[in-house]
Amino acid sequence: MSLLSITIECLYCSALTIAGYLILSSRQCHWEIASTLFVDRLLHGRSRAALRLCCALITTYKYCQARRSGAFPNLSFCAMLSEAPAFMALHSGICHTVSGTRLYSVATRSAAELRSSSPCWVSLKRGKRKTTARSELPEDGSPLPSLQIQNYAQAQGGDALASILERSSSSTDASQKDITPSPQVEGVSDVSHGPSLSIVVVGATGELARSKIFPALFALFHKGCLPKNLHILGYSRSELSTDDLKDIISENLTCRVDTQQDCGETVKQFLSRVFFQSGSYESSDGMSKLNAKMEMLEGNCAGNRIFYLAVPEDVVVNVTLCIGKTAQSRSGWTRVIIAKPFGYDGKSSALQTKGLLAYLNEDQLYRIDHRLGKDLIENLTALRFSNLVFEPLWSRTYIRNVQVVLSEDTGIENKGRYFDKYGIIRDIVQSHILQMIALFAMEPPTSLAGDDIRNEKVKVLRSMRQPTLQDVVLGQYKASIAKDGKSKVPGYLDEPDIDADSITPTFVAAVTYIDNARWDGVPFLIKAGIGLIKHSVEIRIQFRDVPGNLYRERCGRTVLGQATNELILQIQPDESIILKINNKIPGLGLQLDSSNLNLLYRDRNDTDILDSYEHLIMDVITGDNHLFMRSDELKATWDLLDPLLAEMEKNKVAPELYQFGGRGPIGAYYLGAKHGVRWADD
Ligand SMILES: NC(=O)C1=CN([C@@H]2O[C@H](COP(=O)(O)OP(=O)(O)OC[C@H]3O[C@@H](n4cnc5c(N)ncnc54)[C@H](OP(=O)(O)O)[C@@H]3O)[C@@H](O)[C@H]2O)C=CC1
Ligand SMILES: O=C1O[C@H](COP(=O)(O)O)[C@@H](O)[C@H](O)[C@H]1O
Repeated sequence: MSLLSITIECLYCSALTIAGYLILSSRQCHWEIASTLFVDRLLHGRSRAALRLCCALITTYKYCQARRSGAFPNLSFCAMLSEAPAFMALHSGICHTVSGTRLYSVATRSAAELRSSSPCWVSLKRGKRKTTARSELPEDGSPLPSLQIQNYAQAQGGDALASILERSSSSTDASQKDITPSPQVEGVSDVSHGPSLSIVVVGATGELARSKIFPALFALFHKGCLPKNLHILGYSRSELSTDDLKDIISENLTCRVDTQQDCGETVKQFLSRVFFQSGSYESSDGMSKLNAKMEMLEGNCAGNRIFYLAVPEDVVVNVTLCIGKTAQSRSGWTRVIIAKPFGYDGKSSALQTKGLLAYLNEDQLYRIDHRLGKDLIENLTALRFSNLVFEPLWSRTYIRNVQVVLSEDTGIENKGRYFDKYGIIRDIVQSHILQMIALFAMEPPTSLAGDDIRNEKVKVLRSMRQPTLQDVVLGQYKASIAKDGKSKVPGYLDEPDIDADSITPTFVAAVTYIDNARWDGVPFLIKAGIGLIKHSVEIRIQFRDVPGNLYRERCGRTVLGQATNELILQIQPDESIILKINNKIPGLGLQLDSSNLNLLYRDRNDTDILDSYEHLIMDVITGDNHLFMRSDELKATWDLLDPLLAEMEKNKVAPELYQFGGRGPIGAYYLGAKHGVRWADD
């Protein structure tokens, strides 16, 4: 080729690349794709390639035009694509660089948008490698279209695979030596099983990771809920090897899924997918290494990534920065799970949110409160909106009061430092209890889509009345005699890491109202405490008395509220729905008594119910975010609680002391009575 023709080629390519870039950027494709094409063109410049490139760009252009006009090109588009060298399979949202091993996803489209496109195969050929991409779009438009990429390079022999591995490992650090991939489980993704999923547990050495997250991941793995192409990565500052992490994990893995079964083999398979990367939470160095490791594991598959931030609150934003800058997937989605607490007050929470949203989009954020992963919480909406008998009763017309109770029979155990800073209101009320109330009291959402539900929840939170000091009773458990009547139980102030003069409440009872048309005047009672008589989490709905009840003289109980119907949604200890009804005592006479219609989950369903962490991790994988607080919801909760917390701090309100293992401060009963309510959980 003469110098002149090379120059013309270069100019031609530059023009195409710029045009390509402009077009691609309108679809948020990566600049690198365009530049790779340019380099490609230079290295392999032949007029046929130029023709193909041109064809592909025209295809892209037509595609973008069609998108802008709202009409998605169907088969004709696929047909056009298969004519081109198909440097990207745009119909599935995936862009391929033909010469590289990477796969870039723009992943911006929703399944619904693409549903009209029938499954379409695009063959990409270059030299020995041939990749086939197929998009399968769920009929119902659910958020996770599964993309299957079959890499014929693997089928055609080890050379392509080897070169991928070689390339990846040469670009990574020594610590990656503990990755010894074998096509079956480790290392390179098994591309025949769709996009890979990497779940990174940041803070992998911590209590939450060890005792909850890894066991939940194992249970999901054991049940076959996780994609075949799975990698579990631990990340933390501690200098561990992958084997060290595997030891930590296996200490806590139990075969809770089926106690009769020997889980040994599954544990082995699970651990073979585990990797570790150490690094700081403040700089991107470690995160870049982690990113390289994930890229290697993902191979040429689309790679989806979940980062579970199991680290103290004060490093969350920095970690997110590092992820945002260096470790987001470029070929799939990236989602970040943030553990409680979500701030100390409105101000700090707003700062955290601002920091998170600087690097991630709202829909990438999953603020997790594991207690919302209980099946019954999910069932709250099912119960209301799929049974004719409940929804008509769900308002001030028939409901006298609602009680939301979370009571624990344990003390603070080893969480002294955390608990003393946050206390029961921030720990339990701000997220868990307010979310339960919001789900309970919301208007019917327009659909079950996460944002439709979150839109309704936020309205409830904004309609709630801010509680004042007069509406709450604070308590703290004191040193007591244990149930055996002999041994002593330490009081809160005797626990490790607690200041001797701490006034942090371990108990709160409060009353609030939802000032909207549905709930006007209905007291919502909240009770949350530790060191109490029993372990229970429930919502109790007390109905009004039957007007002009013919049996009023014959009800066994006459005390305020005791003869009313009551619906109990019991979340712990056993998930169960109980309806209290009045019925006749068998035999002669017409005396009535209250009986329970009890739907106990474990009796009714013999299938294993997902543990709450398992449930919520699956929600993150499927992109269902309705149980995770959106930023505006979070703000609404702090707007509600900030004045009370500020008042408590300003007045240094001393909590009422109560017996460990008792029913909590007596003040809670007076508070109930003040609002015409008898606590029903005793
Ligand atoms: N434990 C639980 O059941 C629950 C915990 N949470 C929340 O999840 C988060 C993690 O919980 P948990 O695992 O119990 O916490 P840990 O105190 O065990 O911390 C987790 C990891 O973070 C790193 N770390 C600890 N202290 C610091 C620090 N000051 N600065 C930077 N890194 C630190 C450590 O890893 P390394 O030094 O190796 O980097 C540690 O292993 C917390 O925010 C907690 O409130 C929420 C719900 C339940
Ligand atoms: O969210 C929290 O959960 C832990 C433990 O919950 P459990 O469901 O395992 O009992 C609780 O101790 C902690 O205070 C709270 O923040």
